[in-house]
Amino acid sequence: MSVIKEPDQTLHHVLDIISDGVWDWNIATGQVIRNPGWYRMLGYEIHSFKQDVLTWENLIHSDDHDRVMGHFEAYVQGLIPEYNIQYRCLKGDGSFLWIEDSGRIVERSAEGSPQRMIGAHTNIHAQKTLQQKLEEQSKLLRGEYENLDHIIQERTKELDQLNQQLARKVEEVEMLASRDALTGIYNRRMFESFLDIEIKRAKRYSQPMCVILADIDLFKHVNDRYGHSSGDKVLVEVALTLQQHLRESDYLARWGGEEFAIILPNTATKVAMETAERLRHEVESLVTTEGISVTCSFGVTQFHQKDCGTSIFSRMDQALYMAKDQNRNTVRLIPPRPEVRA
Ligand SMILES: Nc1nc2c(ncn2[C@@H]2O[C@H](COP(=O)(O)OP(=O)(O)OP(=O)(O)O)[C@@H](O)[C@H]2O)c(=O)[nH]1
Repeated sequence: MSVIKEPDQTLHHVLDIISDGVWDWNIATGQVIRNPGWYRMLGYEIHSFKQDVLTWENLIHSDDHDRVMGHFEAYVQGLIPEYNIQYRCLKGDGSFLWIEDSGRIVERSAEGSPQRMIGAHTNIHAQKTLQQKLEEQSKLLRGEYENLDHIIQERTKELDQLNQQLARKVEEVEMLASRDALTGIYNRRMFESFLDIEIKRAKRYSQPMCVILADIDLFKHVNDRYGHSSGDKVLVEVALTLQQHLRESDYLARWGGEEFAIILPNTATKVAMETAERLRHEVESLVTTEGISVTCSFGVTQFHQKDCGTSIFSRMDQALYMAKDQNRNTVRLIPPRPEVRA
């Protein structure tokens, strides 16, 4: 460690022209010498303060005071290797100036206790206020970002809910568009599109397929005798009975009025006839909640490789006509004719 003796004249001149503050503390006497730059930097008249440590301590901002003292004492007691700290100092105009204070012990007694310490006060106000401004701005931006994030989350939640509502509406519309309003089973439009799909599938895989047309017998009498709304209930219960006695893979639709059309995919004539007979029996056995009984006539036909929707439907219709013609409540079959053209 270098030991500074009496500074020569050159050093005095240098200290005079340095713009920031330089201090020299003689611990033994308690005297602190500060250069003119120190007074200029803080806006005080040169050498207007008492040359002691208290002068400096009294200028430290109260919020920084304890931190600075702690650091200073730790250095003097040899607990930390360097004295270097930033804090605010009271200026002559009452405002505070950010400075950086660095110092070093330059002289010790024979026992090792500090005798002299020198240091410099550097004006860092501009960079410190800029740094604070940037921190404030980034805090603001972070706040705005969090706010934006919150808004996005809220909007996403709303959008999800709207999407769910929309999906439910689409489902409802699809349901309305594909189902018969009275009975809830498929409507004629859906039957036609299913028939189209199943015809293609039957052709593609050379699978058998049958269709059935069912018509409630003398339904006009039901309406006439019990009224139209009771007739409606009969239609609902007959539709339910038919649905309950079909496979999951079969299609049941209300063809119109008191007529029901059925597609039995991957089904040959024998099983289709048995199915129609079973359905006929189930309808015949049904006693509706209003105590009404009805019967049904059934026309059955099997798909032929050259069939189209019209040709197969026409045979199914003819088969039903035959059933009606033969005293109703019966099942009739028209087998596919090879000469039928698609
Ligand atoms: N309640 C009710 N009746 C309907 C509905 N659609 C059609 N009908 C009635 O069904 C009856 C069908 O009568 P018809 O075509 O003469 O046939 P039917 O009396 O069943 O005689 P067959 O078919 O020859 O056995 C008519 O009275 C229609 O008004 C409906 O949605 N509700």
